[in-house]
Amino acid sequence: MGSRISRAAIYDVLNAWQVPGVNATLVSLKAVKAIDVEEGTVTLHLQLLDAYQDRADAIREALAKAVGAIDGVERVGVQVEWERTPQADFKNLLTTVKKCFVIASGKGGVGKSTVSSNLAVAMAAQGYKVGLLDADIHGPSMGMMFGIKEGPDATPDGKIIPVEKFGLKLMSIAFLIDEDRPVVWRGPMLNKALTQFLGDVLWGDLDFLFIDLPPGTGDTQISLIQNAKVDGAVIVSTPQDVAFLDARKAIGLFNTVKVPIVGVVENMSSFICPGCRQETQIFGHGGVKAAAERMGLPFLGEIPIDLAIRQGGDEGTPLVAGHPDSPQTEVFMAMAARLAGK
Ligand SMILES: Nc1ncnc2c1ncn2[C@@H]1O[C@H](COP(=O)(O)OP(=O)(O)OP(=O)(O)O)[C@@H](O)[C@H]1O
Repeated sequence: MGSRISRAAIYDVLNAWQVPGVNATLVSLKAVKAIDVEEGTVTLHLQLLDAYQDRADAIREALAKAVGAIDGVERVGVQVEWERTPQADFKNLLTTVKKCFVIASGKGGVGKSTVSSNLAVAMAAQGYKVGLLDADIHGPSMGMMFGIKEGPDATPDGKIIPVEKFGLKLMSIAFLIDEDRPVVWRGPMLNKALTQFLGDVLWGDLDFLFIDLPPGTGDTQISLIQNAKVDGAVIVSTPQDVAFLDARKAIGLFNTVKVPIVGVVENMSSFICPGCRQETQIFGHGGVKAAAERMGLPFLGEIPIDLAIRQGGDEGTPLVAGHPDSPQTEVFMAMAARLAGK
């Protein structure tokens, strides 16, 4: 006989419930495979990436409580199937890359791509062989920031040759996307496409590969981090409290997947007037540094809001390449030197 328990109510709970330490719900992670309702017993069948295994008990307990509070529910079972991220071919291809760093942020628009591009140019200017991959599927911006108008060449066997500019090797997920027919990628399909894409790029010998991640802390980010065998993460945040709260989620994610945080950057830390060069602290200033120090994380530096940085990004020449004498270039050069020394 049918049960009185409302499936819609269960779904509502799952839709609202945030996975601990991650800015995502089970539904947005596509983790709910089935819901069985029999008399007063609800059994949830979940599929999760093994990166969440350390939270298995917390997830089970919290779900039992939340779903158990629904009318008519007497018992809650939670069955989890752990999914491994495929790491096959990619591992071998990255043997030509000495160190791989991801640049991450808790939310969009904090200047992650701006920091990635200038840091990568600064690193190359110091004589290292550097690659930069724009994996920000939500807003790939490398084409604009580096003034790249044409896609990369491919070898006859389908491998992709990175575009070279300002002494860097560049590749963007945007090169895969047909602008007129944007692909709506979801969960596992997206992860598979990204992994395959990553594995198909011929980077050659690199000292450093930077990956500009999509903002946030969902399973796309986890899958990329695991597949790329990342050596460290750079976290970008603006000084606003809310932005740093989001950044803390990203930091939590890297702790979970055991990737060390090699640097925290405060972007847009103050405004420098292009006319008089006077500095104004629009979003407050120094909060990210203090928080990083409290958390024992290396602080890499502060970048002010600077017109030349924005213009460089829009015009296709990152500040470090176009204004080698700017004080902000010095900041990026110092950050690069610190990262290289790690
Ligand atoms: N320090 C800065 N001074 C002036 N403009 C900046 C600075 N940092 C970023 N910007 C500008 O802010 C906008 C957003 O920056 P950017 O694209 O780097 O952010 P993002 O975090 O990568 O965003 P998303 O990941 O959502 O695409 C860009 O127009 C960029 O030029």
